Amino acid sequence: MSVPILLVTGFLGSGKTTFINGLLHIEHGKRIAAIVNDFGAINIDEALLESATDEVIGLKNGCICCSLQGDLLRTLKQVLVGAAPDLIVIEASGVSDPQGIIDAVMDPVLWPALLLDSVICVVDVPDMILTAERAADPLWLAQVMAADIIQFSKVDGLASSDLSKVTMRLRAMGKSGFVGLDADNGSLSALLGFGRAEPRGAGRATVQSAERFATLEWRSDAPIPMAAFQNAIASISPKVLRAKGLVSFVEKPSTQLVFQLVGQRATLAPHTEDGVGCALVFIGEKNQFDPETTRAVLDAMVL
Ligand SMILES: Nc1nc2c(ncn2[C@@H]2O[C@H](COP(=O)(O)OP(=O)(O)OP(=O)(O)O)[C@@H](O)[C@H]2O)c(=O)[nH]1
Repeated sequence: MSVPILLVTGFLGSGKTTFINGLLHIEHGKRIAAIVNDFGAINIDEALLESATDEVIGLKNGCICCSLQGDLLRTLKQVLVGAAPDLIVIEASGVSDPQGIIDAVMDPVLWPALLLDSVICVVDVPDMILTAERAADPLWLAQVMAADIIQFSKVDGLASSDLSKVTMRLRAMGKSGFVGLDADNGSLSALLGFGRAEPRGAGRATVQSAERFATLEWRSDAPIPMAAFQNAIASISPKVLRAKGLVSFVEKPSTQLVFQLVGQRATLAPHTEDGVGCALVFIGEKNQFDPETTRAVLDAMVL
C-alpha cells in the first residue's frame, strides 16, 4: 500500500511548524515521519518538532522545491526502507513554491510507494488583513493556489467579520476546502483524502525564490545580554521578514529560549532542552535586508 504524504506549505512565519506540531500531538496512533525544510543552515523547525514524532528529518540550506529536490527524493527513499511510516508530513520552507515539491514526489520510481494525499496551505489571517501587497505576491499566490486545503492560523481574538472577509477572498480565488481554525482542532481524518482525487500532472513553471531572499545565520557560543539583544532586534526587524532560533542570555545562561520574529512581532518562549549560546537565522528580501550589516549589529552584542 502507498504511504500518504501530507504537504504543508505557507508563507514565511505563517504557522506551518505550529500546525504540524499540533497535528503530531493528536492521539491518532499513527507512525508519522516528518521532513522539514528550512531555508537557512540552522534547522530550528527540526529541533522544535523532534519531541513530537518518531522521525524528524531536516533538510536545510536550500529549498526542497528547487536546489534540494534530489535530497528530498533520497530522504523519501530512506524513509521507505524497513518499516514504512503510516504517514509522511513534509513541511516546505516559507520560500518554497510547492509545485516543485509536488513535481518531485510524483517521481515515477517513488510513485507506486507514495501517494501525495493532500496539500495544505497555512494562511496567516492577520497578515493577510494587514499586509495589502500579500495577496499579489507571486510566491504567496503559488502556495495558496497549489493547496487542496486552507488552514487558517493566528485567528485567536480576531473578529468573525475579518475571518469572513478573508474566507470570501480565498473563495473568490477558487479555494473551497477550509479546515480547523487553529492548530489544535485539525484532525488527521479531516485532512487526509482531500486532494487524492486531484489530477496532479507535471506542473507549471515554479516561482524561483533564490534571487529574491537573502539569509543570515548567526551563532554565539556565549550567552548575550538581554537588553543588547532587544536593542539589536529592534534595529534589525524593520528589514527582516522572518527570524527564528535559540538564544541564551547572560542573566540565565543555561536556559535557551526559542526566539521567533514574524514581521514586527517578536516572541521568546521556553525551549524543551537546556543549552547555552545562540543559533539564529534571519530572512529578508534582498533589496531591503543586508546580511553583513545585520551581522555587524549582532556581533556588537558580544563584544
Ligand atoms: N497566536 C498564534 N500564533 C501562532 C499561530 N501559529 C503560529 N503562531 C506563531 O507564529 C510564529 C511562527 O510560527 P511557525 O509555526 O514557526 O511558522 P512557520 O510557517 O513554520 O515559519 P517558517 O517555516 O519559518 O516560515 C511563532 O511565534 C508561532 O508561535 C496561531 O495559530 N496563533
